[in-house]
Amino acid sequence: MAELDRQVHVDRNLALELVRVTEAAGLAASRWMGRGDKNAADGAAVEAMRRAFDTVAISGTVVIGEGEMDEAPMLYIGEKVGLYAKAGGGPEVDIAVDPLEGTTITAKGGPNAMACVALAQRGGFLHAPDVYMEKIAVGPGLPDGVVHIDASVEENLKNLARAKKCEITDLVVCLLDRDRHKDIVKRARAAGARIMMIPDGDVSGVVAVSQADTGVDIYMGSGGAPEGVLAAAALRCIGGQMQGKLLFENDEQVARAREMGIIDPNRVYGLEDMAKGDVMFAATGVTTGPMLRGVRTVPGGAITHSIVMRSKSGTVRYVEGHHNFALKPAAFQG
Ligand SMILES: O=P(O)(O)OC[C@H]1O[C@](O)(COP(=O)(O)O)[C@@H](O)[C@@H]1O
Repeated sequence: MAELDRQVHVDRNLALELVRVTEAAGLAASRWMGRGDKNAADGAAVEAMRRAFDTVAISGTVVIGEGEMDEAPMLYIGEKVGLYAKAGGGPEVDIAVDPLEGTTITAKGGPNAMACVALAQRGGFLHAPDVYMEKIAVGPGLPDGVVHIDASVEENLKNLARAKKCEITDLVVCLLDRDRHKDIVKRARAAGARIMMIPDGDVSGVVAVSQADTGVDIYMGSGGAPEGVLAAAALRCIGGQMQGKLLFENDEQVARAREMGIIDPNRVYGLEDMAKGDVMFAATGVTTGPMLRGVRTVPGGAITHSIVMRSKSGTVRYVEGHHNFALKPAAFQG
């Protein structure tokens, strides 16, 4: 019993530690908001997140990160992070990061950019290669399999409307505003649905299906596969259904994925295939969106707005951080 209590305590602390990590990245990225330099914004977020991880009481391995070791100096796939990474000890966990989800949005001062992190027990995350993933997601409380990634747009909308006891004209489909989605948009509109296009940031696009006040009923279309895993981790915590299918553009990508353990390139991944076991997800808003407020600068500091959630307990916490730069070490000011 004492051991269980101790573990529960450690886990709770870990959830808040994750917020510290996303806050650091969010604060750093926000300094670059609207400056037209997406690489600088991303670099600042990566560096701050990497530094923040050094003080988190885990022995973590990055499995969704900034790229391969030779292409990313920090938070590369396979990098060991956390207080115990070198010394050993501490909970052994896998980490998925997107220090700045929405680099272009941040550079343009647009809405809905955030810093995100997810954590799972070892082996909990799909090791997704950096390719596109076809995604479909709906919110909680619907019959299992109400939509399917291999079904047509029309069929999915019809089944979803029936399950929600509404008309297709009541449904809102969220997707990334991309030419490759023209067909989905045309067919969904012809079926009667309304479309909400987002410029970037499909992690929050997917998560929107599980948040009643966003008005989004279904997410469709392709985006980054790593972002798919992060979105799956979030949905595992707040509920909802999601499927993903990796989209390979050439044989080289298929071969690379095979090296990462992906044998069947046509496999349909469910939520549990992408993020299984006990999972935690945290994000801090960089610019304001439906889920999170962006970083607000105040005299001598800044205010951050974050979300942290855990699949095991289903608890969702919103955290407002008031940061005093006079007292906070420079490294964490962003
Ligand atoms: O812009 P593309 O090539 O359609 O890629 C879509 C992906 O880019 C994003 O919109 C944002 O990515 P960045 O943070 O790298 O700008 C993701 O949310 C999404 O998965």
